[in-house]
Amino acid sequence: MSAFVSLHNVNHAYGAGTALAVENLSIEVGEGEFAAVVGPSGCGKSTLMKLATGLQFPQSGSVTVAGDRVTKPVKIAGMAFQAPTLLPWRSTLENLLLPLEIVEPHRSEMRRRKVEFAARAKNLLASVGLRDQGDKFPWELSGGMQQRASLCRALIHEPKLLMLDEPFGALDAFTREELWCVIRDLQAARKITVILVTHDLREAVFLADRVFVMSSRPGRVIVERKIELPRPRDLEVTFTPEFQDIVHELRAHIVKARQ
Ligand SMILES: Nc1ncnc2c1ncn2[C@@H]1O[C@H](COP(=O)(O)OP(=O)(O)OP(=O)(O)O)[C@@H](O)[C@H]1O
Repeated sequence: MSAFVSLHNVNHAYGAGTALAVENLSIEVGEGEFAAVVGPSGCGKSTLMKLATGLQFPQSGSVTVAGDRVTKPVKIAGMAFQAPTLLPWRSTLENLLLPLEIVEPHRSEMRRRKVEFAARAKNLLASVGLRDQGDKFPWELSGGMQQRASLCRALIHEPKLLMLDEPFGALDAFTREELWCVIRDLQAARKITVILVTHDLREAVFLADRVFVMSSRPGRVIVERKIELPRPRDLEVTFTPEFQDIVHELRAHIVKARQ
């Protein structure tokens, strides 16, 4: 599998003279692969996401996405975070359309293609179980529904790369597991490359093809674990000894990394 996202020997600090957030960080994620990144708190997981999407630039080392060196925000990436960050004065549908109103080339096509874009947004909402919810305001939706809408917003410009930074962290366990299945199905249907940052090792093992474990700050990848559980995976797999063994193995790596 050729590398779609590649960070090579990356060093990054947030300010001159401040301690490195990541040091000698190298990671390669293949096209269509589902990667999960886990590690101790503050180890640089979000920094990795910012570097891969061109929101931060490293002091040294290289970052490439889809064969291009990253020198500006990466347009083929969609992002979703722990907080859904939907604008309360816009309907859910209007929130989904927001990236298209801002980012070129969609921005200049917005007027001409508005009907098509709105249909795309409605299809996306339907695909995550929010059919006919587009006219509601975010505050009329539950936390889980808002997070589904935020996922749709990340996908509205049909990105080739989806970056998820703790997207389910604020949800209860049942809603979170429901959303794992939503993500699993979206990725299978669209074959996009996904990088998921999470503290939840079960989430990482359930969803990912490979899990990367980072060291404590300054972060670098210390373990790469291929997850060979057959797909499609359903939630039953999380109760199998094979699944739980992998979770325990990863937990042991993180305990060691924290020491
Ligand atoms: N904007 C910033 N300015 C200065 N330092 C920062 C900034 N963002 C992150 N850092 C520092 O860089 C290090 C890595 O932060 P980062 O957010 O990438 O870690 P993380 O692994 O995502 O953390 P967590 O698991 O707690 O969410 C941390 O020690 C943090 O304090």
